Amino acid sequence: MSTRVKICGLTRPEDVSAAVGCGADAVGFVFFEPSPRSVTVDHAVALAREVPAFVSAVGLFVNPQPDFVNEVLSRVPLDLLQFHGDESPEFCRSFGRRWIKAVRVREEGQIEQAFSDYKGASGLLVDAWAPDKFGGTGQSFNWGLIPARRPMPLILAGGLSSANVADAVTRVKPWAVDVSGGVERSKGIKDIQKISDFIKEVHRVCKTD
Ligand SMILES: O=C(O)c1ccccc1NCC(=O)[C@H](O)[C@H](O)COP(=O)(O)O
Repeated sequence: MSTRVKICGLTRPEDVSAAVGCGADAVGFVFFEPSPRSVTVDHAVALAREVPAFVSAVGLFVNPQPDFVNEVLSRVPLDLLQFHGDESPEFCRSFGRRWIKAVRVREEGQIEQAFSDYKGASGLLVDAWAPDKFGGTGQSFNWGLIPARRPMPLILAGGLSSANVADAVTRVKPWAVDVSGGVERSKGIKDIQKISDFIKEVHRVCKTD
């Protein structure tokens, strides 16, 4: 098994290059103003220039206006949209692009329900629930709530770091892992050593699997 790695919440071109250089399969840009990791469209255009062929650029949105998503899509070469709010399946599909839906996991049955509701998604990202945040909480959740049967790729997020990602990959066997806070020095500022350690851990545990 080879688990993919997405590094999310990048705000600096040098962090994008570092993530790519360390072997990230995908990088994420947050288009959600209240987030400390938020980037403007101009900013994202510059970040996307650091993304080479065969690495995916993912745009993350939280309950956006359709016009805003379309504006981003017209300027930033994104490979995937990631919806982190309460977007309906119809809304997620409406841009004619590949998309991922994030679910903030709180209770049993929620992930199974999301698999059924969000048919056509390129993946379901499961993240921690928090009362006051849509994501990027730095918190993990009860992985026991993740079902073994998955009709689409499952992306595990929430509180991952080089210290727990090997355990996460071994126990959950996700298609991909997604990390933000666990590879940061401060909000939005990534730490190259932490990115490198994180990706090495994923590759190490996948080799021994
Ligand atoms: O990063 C944010 O600030 C953010 C704000 C609103 C919605 C989603 C957000 N981030 C999503 C991610 O970066 C990841 O998908 C995921 O939540 C992992 O974050 P972390 O627990 O910090 O590793």
